[in-house]
Amino acid sequence: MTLIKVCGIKTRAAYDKLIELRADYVGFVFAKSKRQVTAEQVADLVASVGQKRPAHVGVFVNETLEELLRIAEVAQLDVLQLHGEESPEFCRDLRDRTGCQVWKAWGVKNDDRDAELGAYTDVVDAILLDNDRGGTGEKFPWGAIPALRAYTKNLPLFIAGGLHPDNVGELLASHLTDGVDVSSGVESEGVKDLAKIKAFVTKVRESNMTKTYPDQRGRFGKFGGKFVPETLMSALEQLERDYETYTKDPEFIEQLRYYLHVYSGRPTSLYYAKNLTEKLGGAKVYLKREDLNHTGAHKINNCLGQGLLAKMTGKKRVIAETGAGQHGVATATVSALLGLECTVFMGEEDIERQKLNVFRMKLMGAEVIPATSGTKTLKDATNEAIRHWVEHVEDTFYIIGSVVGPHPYPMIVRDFQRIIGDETRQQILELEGRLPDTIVACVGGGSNAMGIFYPFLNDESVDLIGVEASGKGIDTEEHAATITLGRPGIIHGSLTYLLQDEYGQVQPAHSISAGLDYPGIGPEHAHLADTKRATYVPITDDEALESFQLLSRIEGIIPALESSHAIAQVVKLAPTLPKDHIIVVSLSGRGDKDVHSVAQALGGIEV
Ligand SMILES: O=C(O)c1ccccc1NCC(=O)[C@H](O)[C@H](O)COP(=O)(O)O
Repeated sequence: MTLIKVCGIKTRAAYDKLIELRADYVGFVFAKSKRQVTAEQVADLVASVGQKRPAHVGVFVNETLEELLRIAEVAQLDVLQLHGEESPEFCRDLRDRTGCQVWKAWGVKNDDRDAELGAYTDVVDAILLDNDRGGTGEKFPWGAIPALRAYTKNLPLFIAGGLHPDNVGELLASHLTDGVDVSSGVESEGVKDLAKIKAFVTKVRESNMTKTYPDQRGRFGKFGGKFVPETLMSALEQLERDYETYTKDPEFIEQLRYYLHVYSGRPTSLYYAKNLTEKLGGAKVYLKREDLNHTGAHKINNCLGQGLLAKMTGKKRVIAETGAGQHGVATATVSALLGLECTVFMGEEDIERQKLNVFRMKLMGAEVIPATSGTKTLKDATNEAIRHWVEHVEDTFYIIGSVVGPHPYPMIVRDFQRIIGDETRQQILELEGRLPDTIVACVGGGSNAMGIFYPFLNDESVDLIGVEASGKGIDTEEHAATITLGRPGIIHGSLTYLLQDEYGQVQPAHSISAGLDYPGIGPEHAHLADTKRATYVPITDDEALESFQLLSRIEGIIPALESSHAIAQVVKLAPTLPKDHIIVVSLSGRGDKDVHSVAQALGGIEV
């Protein structure tokens, strides 16, 4: 979610508008300017404001340390934004001497001098890129942003300078930014215009899209919702409130960003698969390398988010379900990292198929409880986890691993996974100067697919293709082709497409990939299929196995069996398309965990 700062506030009416719109930051200019205010004026302006106010940012140019300290105190500042020639040493000293965050505003030069920005990364809390000097109403060349990001490393990046309600959408669609800052663009004749402020905030929120779906009942069209026992209702409502609060909390945002970057290794690369492209002889194929994440799959993105939420809401214990073991491993990893007790439910059949992952979970201190009912796979592990949660809801946080389950889980998991699509968007624009024509991702519950699709939902030129596991074939009983062959029904607290027999009993799903054999699918995918915004196609075990070997041989990348389904679809599709067509495939995970099953399936190749 993009943070919003509105700067140059001088009146209580404008300040109150920002409270009403739940802006994240309000800026007061203490530097010489037509918007200049004194500390005492700000103290008066914010008098008798309640707790729920935007954070106060003071804007300064080459101010003395003593005066900064005084103004920060009187005006109740949370952030000091420095637009002058303040040195890194000065910033460090200021940060040490106040309880405030320090942001360095950087007038983009678009030449070698921008490298000097690198010296600030360890001594400030955010970087704000602006035109030459602040408050001018002039843009800097946005094309410079990706290169500047290399200097700002994992620091939050705000974009300012010449933004207004009609161009902020374009910025957010083409560049990864953590926050936007506006002043001139929401003024009329030099005075803050409340209607323009509202239009700006609305535009940013629309561009983030997060609130488009689900609706207030947690529905994506007719799908989704909350079909759970009464005992869980209040826990889900509390989770929804906590999610809203903490995902706006700068401390939460900063910690998540830190762990995603420094611990997990984000951003993951967008790799042009030249050998695969040449072999297929058609469209240009890029791989979004989620396999390069710590723990080897995209699952960690969501676990870091939910794990931090558990920690910040004071829960000491987490539980999770797992199929292929990737989500279990990611949950065990995050639990070890954050000092949480961890229990993972896993089908007995999957425990057998994924011994290596079971060992990894136990090594990191997690307890693994076998699910022995039904087909002893992911569906049954999820049943066990929900049953357990009903009994321990007071002290236990349930980290669901996919965009499934009752509201708000499909929304939460999607939002924590959208980083895949956000990065892809920025990377492809940098590499190709345009959006891809097609995005392909495998779908079990659908979290990597939802993560990469979501930021492109409004780009009608981008085809979205979800790949389901059709196991031994859709004309057999052994498949997991939920959208192709399922009917609406309720599973794990949510209304979605579901494999079921004529009596409405859930049908067992089959796939060679333990991560895809789920008889349901995330409700947002069901909605995307119904509205035809995305298409869903089946790929068999044999086709996935072929692609597993193909990518290993020709690119030196061993894909997870799940991701091999997406590759198999590209193998079919790319040769039919022209060479200037761009396909991005979500390579959701690495295949080391699968080599044992693949060797068995191929008739005992020695590994
Ligand atoms: O607003 C001023 O007059 C000002 C003067 C000196 C330093 C900074 C100043 N403003 C900072 C801001 O208002 C924002 O950080 C940003 O620059 C807004 O830019 P714009 O939307 O182009 O006015």
